[in-house]
Amino acid sequence: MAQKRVGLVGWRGMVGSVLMQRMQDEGDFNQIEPIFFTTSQAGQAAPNFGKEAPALKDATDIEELKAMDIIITCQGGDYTNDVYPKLRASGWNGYWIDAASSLRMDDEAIIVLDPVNMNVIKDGLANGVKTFVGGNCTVSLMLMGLGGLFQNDVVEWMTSMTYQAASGGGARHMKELISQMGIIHGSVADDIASSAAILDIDRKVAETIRSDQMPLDNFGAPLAGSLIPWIDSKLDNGQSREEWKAVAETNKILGLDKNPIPIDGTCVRIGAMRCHSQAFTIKLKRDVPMDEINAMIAEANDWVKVIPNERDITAQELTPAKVTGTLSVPVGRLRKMNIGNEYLNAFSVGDQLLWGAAEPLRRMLTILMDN
Ligand SMILES: NC(=O)C1=CN([C@@H]2O[C@H](COP(=O)(O)OP(=O)(O)OC[C@H]3O[C@@H](n4cnc5c(N)ncnc54)[C@H](OP(=O)(O)O)[C@@H]3O)[C@@H](O)[C@H]2O)C=CC1
Ligand SMILES: N[C@@H](CC(=O)OP(=O)(O)O)C(=O)O
Repeated sequence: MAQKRVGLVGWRGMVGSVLMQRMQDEGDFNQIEPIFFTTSQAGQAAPNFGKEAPALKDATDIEELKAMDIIITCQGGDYTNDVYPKLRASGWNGYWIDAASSLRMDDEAIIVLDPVNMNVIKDGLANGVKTFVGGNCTVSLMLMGLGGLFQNDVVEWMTSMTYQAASGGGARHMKELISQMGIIHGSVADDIASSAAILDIDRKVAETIRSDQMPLDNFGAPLAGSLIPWIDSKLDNGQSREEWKAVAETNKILGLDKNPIPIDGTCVRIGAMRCHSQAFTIKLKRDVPMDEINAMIAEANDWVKVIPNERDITAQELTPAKVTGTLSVPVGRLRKMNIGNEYLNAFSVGDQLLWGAAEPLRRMLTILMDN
């Protein structure tokens, strides 16, 4: 049988590069006929991820895109908004798999996170759904960590306070964070070497952070040595869009749109590279014993890992430093809060470029291969 023609758009961007790496690692290119598209380099040689492919095609050429059975794009929302309606209007009925948020809340689209919502995906496929979108990174990582609590229907409401990495803004943001760190260190390197008084060092650091030496083009404010308690645009109710996604996308992924679970919180950018962390307050529907909670969380999927609520193992295992570049989603700091036995505290960490972006898309492609 002929292999499916899969159009790859956005493959050289940050999310796309992680996706290509994962597809190579898992041998996915053996299952498909890859055709690479570009918005800026049409005609140049295609990359070779272990499989020959024709020269790069123009990612805005509807006729070329129409020849694909499946298109997977990590190019971004502007591209999706421009090309997707034209492509569907042209009569194309192939599968569209997208990393961008543009189509997530459309009725015709399913947000994919198969370890959590395989039933929703399977129902959608059976009903002819052709558009599949990866979820917001904090939402996907939260559900990979706490999915067992939702599966067991013990969550009444939840708040999530996030600690989001620079990579959520893109490659330039990651570079800016590192530059800021370097400038701060450079401003006091000699003082540290000469064992200067700490308050003198601290004063110089604060002056540097506030100075115009700091590159701010991408974040608009210092991140190194600081934080930014706002991500994405403002909504009328005072939430940031990132905060709104938690309730909107979680309930859509779980298929709970008619009876949504209330979720809210504050999304904060911190100086981690590519792992998003989150602190949760979870109001349980009943006083579930801790051993049952641990089991619900641990048994939900192959990637979640319960970390005992002990200081040393938490500092080793429940950190961006440990988790970055892996598919592991540790969940720890699990304890009943002293405000009541129905209030659960939890903390999770996950790589926002893997389960937060590329991996759900890659897995959706493999589901289509097996379909
Ligand atoms: N960053 C994130 O954490 C997440 C992002 N997303 C979605 O994915 C989209 C893409 O994000 P991201 O991967 O960060 O975007 P990037 O900016 O890294 O890449 C987007 C595109 O920029 C073009 N480009 C121009 N110059 C370069 C260069 N020097 N190196 C690589 N690519 C270049 C490429 O397109 P071309 O080859 O056509 O020139 C590339 O596909 C986002 O807009 C968002 O919708 C989703 C989840 C998380
Ligand atoms: N907004 C996320 C990254 C992202 O791209 O999210 P979304 O896929 O929902 O646009 C962050 O900044 O950390």
